[in-house]
Amino acid sequence: MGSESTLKLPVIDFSNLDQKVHTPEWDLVRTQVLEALQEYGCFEALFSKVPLDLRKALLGATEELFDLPLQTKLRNISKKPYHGYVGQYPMVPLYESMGIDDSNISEKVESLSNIFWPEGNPSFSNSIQSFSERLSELDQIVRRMILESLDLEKCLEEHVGSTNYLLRVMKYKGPQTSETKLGLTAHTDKNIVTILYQNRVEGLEVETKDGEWINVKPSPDSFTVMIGDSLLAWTNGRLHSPNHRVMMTGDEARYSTGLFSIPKAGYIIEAPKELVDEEHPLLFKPFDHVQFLGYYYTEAGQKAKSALRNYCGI
Ligand SMILES: O=C(O)CCC(=O)C(=O)O
Ligand SMILES: [Fe+2]
Repeated sequence: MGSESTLKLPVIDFSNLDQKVHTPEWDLVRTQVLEALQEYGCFEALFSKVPLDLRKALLGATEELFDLPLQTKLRNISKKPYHGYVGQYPMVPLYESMGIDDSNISEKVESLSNIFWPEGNPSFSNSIQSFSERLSELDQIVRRMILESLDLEKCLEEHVGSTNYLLRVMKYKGPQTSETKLGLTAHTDKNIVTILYQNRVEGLEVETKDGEWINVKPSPDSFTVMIGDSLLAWTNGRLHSPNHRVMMTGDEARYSTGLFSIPKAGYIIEAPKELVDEEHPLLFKPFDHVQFLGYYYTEAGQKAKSALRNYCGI
């Protein structure tokens, strides 16, 4: 299953940054972010604005959710793939996930939580909402840095306004063997930016441009930031969106969460004209993310080496 790699993702420290104050430190971190995203499409982020007790509460809420009876979990039905409850898939029997749309908005989280706990579960809702809201700041810092680096600061408001947040919480059962088993099939994310957090059970692997798999070993304080295909397309290929998968071994369950910034339905993703010239011809036709997802989940989309290129590559 690919060669053992000693490569490591770059680690970038966001702890002392403030979006409102432009400092030399900001510029330094911005350079690190751009380099990491061009080369790996991914990095490990230290971000102190999500305190340890909140991270613990989030993992606790995740466990509590997956401990519910299957019939209860199945109540979260969504028209969009991977936004509702997913489990019992023969291809990935260890994997289970629950999507929480608009997880940074209290009323939305409460109404979903009421489906599972009709008597209410404020500690669950608060942990999910508060974690998402605080972590969304990291999503916005990263996007600001990308746009600044491309001299496209003027697009920032529209860029951030064109997306919603989905928090997906995930559980991977331990396969109860020392053999390595597939937890989640290799894929690229289809959204804008993904920020992952996990318990101490490792398993995430990210592929480099040369085809080596990096075992991601985040410290308990860090998040993994990753670029999705929609941002790759918007930047006209300036950033990389990495292939990644989850491989599991041993007895312990892995709990992870992903905060996904996702383009709103109807918003057309199109590289700004400033990023298109003779040296950088337009790579992708303008597209709607929801329609692209529709293609991705067809048989052809699932078989494609790059669903994005097949769908709208020029
Ligand atoms: O569980 C993880 O760390 C990765 C999950 C993932 O890649 C995804 O949900 O797209
Ligand atoms: Fe992913």
